[in-house]
Amino acid sequence: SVCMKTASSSNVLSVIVGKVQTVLGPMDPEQLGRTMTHEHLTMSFECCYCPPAAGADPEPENPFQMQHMHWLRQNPYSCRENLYLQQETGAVRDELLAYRKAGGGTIVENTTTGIDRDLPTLKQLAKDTGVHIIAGAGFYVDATHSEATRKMSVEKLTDVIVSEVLHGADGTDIRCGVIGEIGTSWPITDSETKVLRATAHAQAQLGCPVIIHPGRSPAAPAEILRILQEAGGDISKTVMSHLDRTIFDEAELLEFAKLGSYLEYDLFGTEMLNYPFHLEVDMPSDSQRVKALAFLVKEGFEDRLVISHDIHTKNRLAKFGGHGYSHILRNIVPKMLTRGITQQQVDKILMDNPKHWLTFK
Ligand SMILES: CC(=O)NCCS(=O)(=O)O
Repeated sequence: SVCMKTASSSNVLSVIVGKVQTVLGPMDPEQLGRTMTHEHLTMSFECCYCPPAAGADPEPENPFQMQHMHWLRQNPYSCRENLYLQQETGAVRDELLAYRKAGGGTIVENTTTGIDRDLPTLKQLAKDTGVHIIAGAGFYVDATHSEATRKMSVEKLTDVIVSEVLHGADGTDIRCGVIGEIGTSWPITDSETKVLRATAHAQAQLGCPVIIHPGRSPAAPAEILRILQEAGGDISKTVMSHLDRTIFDEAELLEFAKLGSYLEYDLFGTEMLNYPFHLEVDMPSDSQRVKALAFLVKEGFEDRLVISHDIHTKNRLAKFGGHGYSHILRNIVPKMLTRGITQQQVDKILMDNPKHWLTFK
């Protein structure tokens, strides 16, 4: 039966080489269109609940009201009800239809094991809306690893990830088209190191895209790439997420960019004075994100940039007064064009780079 699985695995793999893999099956990369490389459509972020600061107003209850909007924007992780994106599939469906109308084609859905991936819902959303959805394989940060995950060897973890891509995940036949977001903390834990090595081994077998959630230190992204590279991963097919809250110094950013991964600015739409996961970090504004993109374009990295919103809480949905999945297409692209980024470069960032990253080698 091992032989049969190996034979069927190589058949499946031969079908996806040169293609992208959506929740509805393999697809010609030319069909992707404008792509958000880091979003969530259904997930729970309960793992990252932060109690409100002493003396703060109490958490709002759902249904949220207009008067709660500012509180939620400033304290999104201090309201449990705000962390259950999986309760809002109807609103997400409406948003995906609006995303298509705004010119969007594809969404890479980064929910992995640990934050309640729901592949049947993703498949239904893709069918209902016509948006291409690519699902993520693998594991989120250590705090969400189960005892069973922690006990797995690198080989076992590799098998699990490979199977999620080739055969389907969570007991379904719905296949993931990317590994990640693979979660890491800072410092990187032992269990996360094993998952990173397994990610690299799986990528070496599959020729597939990888996307990483780094811990909150400017040193984290390079350390992650070192682990992946040592284990045989393909850095040129790897996205480093959340750079907007991770590397601020321009010289450090250039040093990191030279390592050759894709560089992702993916918190567009996030406004927050005090970032509770790392109070030393000043969360940038969208204007500062655009400035960072313009800087990297000027420095010659336009082929390596990808962008997204990483929606993972309810308050960021249009239903709750948030910016929604179309914010980049409707508001950020026009701003980019006024800040020295050409239409051709915008098209690279939104279409060509995601296409090259997502295509199986
Ligand atoms: C879902 C997820 O991991 N989002 C990233 C949030 S963070 O504050 O940038 O780490």
